[in-house]
Amino acid sequence: MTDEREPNTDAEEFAAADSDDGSEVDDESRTVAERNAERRDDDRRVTLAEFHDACQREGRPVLTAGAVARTLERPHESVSRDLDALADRGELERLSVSTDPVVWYPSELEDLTDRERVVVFPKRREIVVDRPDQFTRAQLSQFAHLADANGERGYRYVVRPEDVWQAPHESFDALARTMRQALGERSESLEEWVHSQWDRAHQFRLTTHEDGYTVLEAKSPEVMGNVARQKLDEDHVHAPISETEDWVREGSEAAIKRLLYEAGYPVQDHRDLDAGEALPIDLRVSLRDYQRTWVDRFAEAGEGVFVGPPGSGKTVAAMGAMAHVEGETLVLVPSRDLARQWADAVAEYTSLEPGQIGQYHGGRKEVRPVTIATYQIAGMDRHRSLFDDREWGLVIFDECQHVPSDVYRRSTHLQSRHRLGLSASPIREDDRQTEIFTLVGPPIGTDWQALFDAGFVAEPELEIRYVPWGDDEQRNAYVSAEGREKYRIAAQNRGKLEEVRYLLSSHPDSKALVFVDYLEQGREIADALGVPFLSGETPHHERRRLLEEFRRDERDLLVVSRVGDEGIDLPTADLAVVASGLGGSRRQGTQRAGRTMRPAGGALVYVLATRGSREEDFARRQLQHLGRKGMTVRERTLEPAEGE
Ligand SMILES: Nc1ncnc2c1ncn2[C@@H]1O[C@H](COP(=O)(O)OP(=O)(O)OP(=O)(O)O)[C@@H](O)[C@H]1O
Repeated sequence: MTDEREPNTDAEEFAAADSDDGSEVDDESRTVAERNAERRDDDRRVTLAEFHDACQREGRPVLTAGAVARTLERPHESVSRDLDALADRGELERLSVSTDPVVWYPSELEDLTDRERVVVFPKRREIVVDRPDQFTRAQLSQFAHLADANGERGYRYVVRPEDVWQAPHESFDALARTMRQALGERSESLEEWVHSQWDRAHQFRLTTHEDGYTVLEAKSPEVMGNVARQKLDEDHVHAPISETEDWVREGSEAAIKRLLYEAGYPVQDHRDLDAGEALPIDLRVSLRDYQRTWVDRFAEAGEGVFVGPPGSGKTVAAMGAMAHVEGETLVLVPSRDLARQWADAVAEYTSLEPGQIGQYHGGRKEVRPVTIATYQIAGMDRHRSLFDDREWGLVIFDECQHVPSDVYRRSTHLQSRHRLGLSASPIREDDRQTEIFTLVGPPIGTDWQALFDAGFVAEPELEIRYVPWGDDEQRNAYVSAEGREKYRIAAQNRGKLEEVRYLLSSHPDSKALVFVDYLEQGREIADALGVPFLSGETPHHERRRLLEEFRRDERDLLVVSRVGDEGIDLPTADLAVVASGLGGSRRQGTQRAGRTMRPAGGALVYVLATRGSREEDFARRQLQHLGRKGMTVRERTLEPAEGE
C-alpha cells in the first residue's frame, strides 16, 4: 500500500556514502580522508542492532561469533573483537561452555521479542523504526516527520531541513540529546547535517529595538553581507545600523521572513508582540496535556500553527492561546457556518459573554472584542477596515491552508500581533507551506498516531473498493475518451450506486455521508436513495436545516457535493462513502476521511474507485498519504456481477 522502500543494509548505505567521501586526496584533505576511513571502520563495527538481526535470521537468541560472522558476512576475527567490545559495554553477555566455542546473547533477552529497532540511513536522512514506543515516536517527531507508517513493516521518518528548523529546542545540544535518545546511538553524519541546518535557522532574527522599531540581526557580518544584503533592498530595510544589524522598514517583516526562508535561512522572530487592547479571558475547560504543550509552544514563540487531525481539539486549544494572550482577537474562518460554530464554542468554553463575541460575514456585521469573520469578507476591499477596527492582539487563521492570498496580503501588517493558524492538512501541493510558515508561523504538532493511540481521536478504518463498470456503455465511452474526460466518466460509473446501496445496507445503524464531485451524479444517487442532496445550489437556510437534523439524529443519510469540503463543518458521521472525488488534491482526501475521525463511534470510510481506470491509481496514491498518517488502509477489488 505505501511506497515504503525496503531499507538497504547499513553496509550498503555506508558504501554508497563512501563514494562521496575523500575521493580527492591532496595534502590538506588527507587528514579528512583518514578520518573518514577511521569512521568507516567504526561504522563497520558490529552493533547491538546487527547482533539482534543475526539472532533473528538464525532463529536463535544465543550465537557463536562464527555464526554472527557468517550471517553478517564479516570476518570472524573482527566480529569476535566487536562482540567483546559490546560485552565490555554490558550490551551482550558471554558464556564459555567447556569444549564448545564461546556463545553470546543479549543482556536484555526480552529485547529479542519486543524491541524496537532503529535503523538510520544518514545519507537519505531516513530513520526506519520497528515497533517504536510512544516515547521514541514523541522524540522522533521533534526533528523528523513521519513519512510512512503501515503498522506492520515499521515507521519511516525523514529529516527535512524544515523539520530541523522548527525543532522545539533551545540549543543544538538539546536537539542532539533528543536525537541520541531516539536513535539509541549516535549517528555522526546525520548529526553533522542536522547541526548545519540548525545553524542556518539561527543566523537571523527579528528583534524590537528599545525605541520601538524592528531590527534584523545577523549572527555574523559575513552572513549579513552574503545573504541578507543580497536578498533585501530598500523596500525592506532602511540604512544599516551596524555590520550585523539592519533597521527594518515597518510592514516589511513578512516579506523579509519569506525571502530569507526561501534562501534557506528561516528567521527567528523575537519581536515584542503587541497584545492589543486587553481582554481578560478564562477557560472553562481544562486542556489536555498535548493541548497544553501546543499552547505553551505558541506562548513561547508568539506565533505558530496547530496541526492535528480533525476533532483533535485545535479549536479548544486555540481558546487556550486566546486566554494566554488576553487580547482582543480576530478569528478568520472559511465559511459562515464555521463562524457561527466558533461563536458558540467561544461562548461555551470561555468566560466571555455573548455580547463580547461578534460575527462578521454576509449575514451579520458585528465587530466586538472577539470577532469571527469569513475569509471571503476579509478579502473584500470595502471590508478591509476589519483589520484595523480594533487593536487585535491575536489573529487566528482557521483552516489556514485555505487562506486566500489577498487575505494574507491584507493581514501582513498584523505581523506585529500574535498569530495562530489551525490546520488539519499539513501537506500542500503548492508552495503555501512557505506562506503559512512565514506569515503565520511554524507548525506545532503532535504525532497523529499518538493521538489515535491515546484515544482522543478515533482512527478511521479506510477501505478503497475497486468497483466494476455498471454498464458497457460507460466502459466503452471511457475507452474512447481522453484526458480529464476519462476521470469524469470513471468518477460517475453507474456501478457505484449499487456499491453505495450495498455499503449502506451493511451498516444499517450508521449515520452516513455520501460524497460526490459531480452534481448530476449527486442528484442521481440522492434520488435513488430517496434522501436530500446538499450542494452549492442548496439555499443556505436549507443546508443548515438539513445538517442540524443530521446532528440531532433526525436524519441518518445525506448526499453531499464538493461544497462539503470547503464551506461547511459537517456533523459527525459513523460512515463516509466517497463515491467520487479522486480528481482533486491529496488534501481533499484527508479532509473527507477526517470528517469521520471524531471521537464518537467506530467511524469507517469507504472510497469507491472504478476498477482498472485511472481512478484506481489515483485512489492508491491519495490514500497512501493517509496511510502515512498512521491509519489502516485496506483495498478490496470487487468482481463484476454474474453475466458481465
Ligand atoms: N480539552 C478538552 N476537554 C474536553 N473536550 C475537548 C477538549 N478539547 C476538545 N474537546 C472536544 O473534542 C471535540 C473536537 O474539538 P475541536 O472542535 O476543538 O477540534 P478541532 O481539531 O478544532 O476539529 P476540526 O479540525 O474539525 O475543526 C469537541 O467536541 C470538543 O468539545
